[in-house]
Amino acid sequence: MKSVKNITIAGAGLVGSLMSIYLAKRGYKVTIFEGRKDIRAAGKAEGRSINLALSNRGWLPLKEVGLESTVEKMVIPMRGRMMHDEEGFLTFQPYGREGQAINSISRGGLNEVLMNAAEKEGVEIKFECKCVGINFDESILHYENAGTRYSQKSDLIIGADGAFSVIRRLMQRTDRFNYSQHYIEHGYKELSIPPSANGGFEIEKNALHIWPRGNFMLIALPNQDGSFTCTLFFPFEGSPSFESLKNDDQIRNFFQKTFPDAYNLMPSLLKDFHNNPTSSLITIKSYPWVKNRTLLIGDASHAIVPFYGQGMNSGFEDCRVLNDLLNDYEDDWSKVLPKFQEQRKPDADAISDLALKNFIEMRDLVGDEDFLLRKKIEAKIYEQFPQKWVPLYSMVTFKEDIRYSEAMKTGEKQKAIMDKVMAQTDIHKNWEKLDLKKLVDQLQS
Ligand SMILES: Cc1cc2nc3c(=O)[nH]c(=O)nc-3n(C[C@H](O)[C@H](O)[C@H](O)COP(=O)(O)OP(=O)(O)OC[C@H]3O[C@@H](n4cnc5c(N)ncnc54)[C@H](O)[C@@H]3O)c2cc1C
Ligand SMILES: NC(=O)C1=CN([C@@H]2O[C@H](COP(=O)(O)OP(=O)(O)OC[C@H]3O[C@@H](n4cnc5c(N)ncnc54)[C@H](OP(=O)(O)O)[C@@H]3O)[C@@H](O)[C@H]2O)C=CC1
Ligand SMILES: Nc1ccccc1C(=O)C[C@H](N)C(=O)O
Repeated sequence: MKSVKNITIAGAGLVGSLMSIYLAKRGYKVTIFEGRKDIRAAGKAEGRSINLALSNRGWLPLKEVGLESTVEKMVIPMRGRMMHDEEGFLTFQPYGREGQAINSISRGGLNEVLMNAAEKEGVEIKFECKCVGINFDESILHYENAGTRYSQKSDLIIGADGAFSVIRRLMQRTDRFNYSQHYIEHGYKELSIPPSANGGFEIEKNALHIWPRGNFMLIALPNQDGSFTCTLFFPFEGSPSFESLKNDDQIRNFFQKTFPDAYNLMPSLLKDFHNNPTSSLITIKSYPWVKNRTLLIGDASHAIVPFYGQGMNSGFEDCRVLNDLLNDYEDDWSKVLPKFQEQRKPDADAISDLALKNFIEMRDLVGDEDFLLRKKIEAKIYEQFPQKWVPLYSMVTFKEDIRYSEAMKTGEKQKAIMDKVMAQTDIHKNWEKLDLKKLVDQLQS
């Protein structure tokens, strides 16, 4: 592949902006075409969730591009899950070991930091420029601004235009491109718990709150202003469902009965419920991610359901892996592009499946005694044998040196061992007498 100097990126979202920083630092001339208005001028980000959970796989690339100290000031560490039962009783389950946490951060705030840093590195971001077409043979991107169509030729095009990527849609019409999409039966709606009268947090600040209710759940992540953004993950149809809550009385009664402690903290429930959209949740898989000199990254190539809090984190990891390969192959893109997709595809597939499973864990299992004991036993093994048994959640969330695909495989082995442990009679009484070394040896064998 002839030398690459000019790179065009579609989408100045979280992943496109971060990728542009890496590339500008390597000396490439990068231009991003973003379909939406500049959120820094508009004062408000559109679409998706208001806040996100940032964990180690996302931190590492932010550190590499020099944004650690800026982002550190923006996060609220969440050290574990705080489960709320129907009576309002609380149970806390730590995410990892002492000092480990996932971090709540504003999506818009993080996107602004990334765009500012990109521009500082010399990246040009052209807003309200929507990509509408592509010539894969000649690396020409067609875009529209204010009703007029323009073209941009470059040496390489990167599609970072999100789950409903236009670049991917155009790739779908090329030969031997595989694609699948699946909407789950649940949608989501964002609601809010405002700060207390003195500007503090109404519920524990350093936790991700979950109201698990079997087939559905409410969650809440803290914001810097003392508020919480709550998300109701709920079936579209059936009883209860978004469809079954038709009027104010039904909404109020349902919340009062199902989430009584949260209900008391949600003065704008009815307004939020009516005004905020009911959004859908989708898993998208595609392959290959490379067509000639065009590459897909982030949600454009692999959109996952949000239940592991790993969509952005995995997209940031895409950027880091691509940058590492550019180091390894001295910017020879003819080697880097095929290597990148071969290496990343199994990892993207793994986190996609794990994310679907984590919904069942969050909405149902976290309220189950057996499940909580299983987690407690695994935490004890981890404490005693930190090099030999790292629980699946910790591998995914805190061990950025373990690939998602590897974590998933090890997690399956751990599950088989733990299934047998949990099947023992009187395990709730006798768990402290378990021979943990024997369990670790089984995993190693
Ligand atoms: C409810 C919810 C909660 C989530 N929570 C988490 C979480 O806690 N942790 C986590 O890691 N992940 C989370 N995610 C996933 C995360 O939001 C995505 O993985 C992440 O935003 C992907 O970044 P991206 O840059 O690839 O895509 P996006 O963030 O979607 O950015 C794409 C950009 O491309 C632009 N664009 C689109 N089409 C065009 C076009 N034709 N031309 C030009 N520009 C275009 C868009 O305007 C946008 O700016 C969550 C997702 C959802 C839906
Ligand atoms: N993994 C997941 O589960 C994800 C879920 N979502 C959800 O999908 C929706 C889009 O989110 P977001 O991109 O932030 O914001 P928007 O809802 O503003 O969508 C942005 C653009 O994406 C295109 N688009 C949106 N929905 C669809 C669709 N179903 N099929 C094809 N194209 C579509 C539209 O482009 P155009 O106008 O050109 O048609 C739209 O203007 C939201 O409901 C969001 O919650 C989003 C991303 C990931
Ligand atoms: N950010 C999210 C958005 C939506 C749903 C879940 C999350 C999570 O982060 C869940 C967390 N990883 C957990 O397992 O408790």
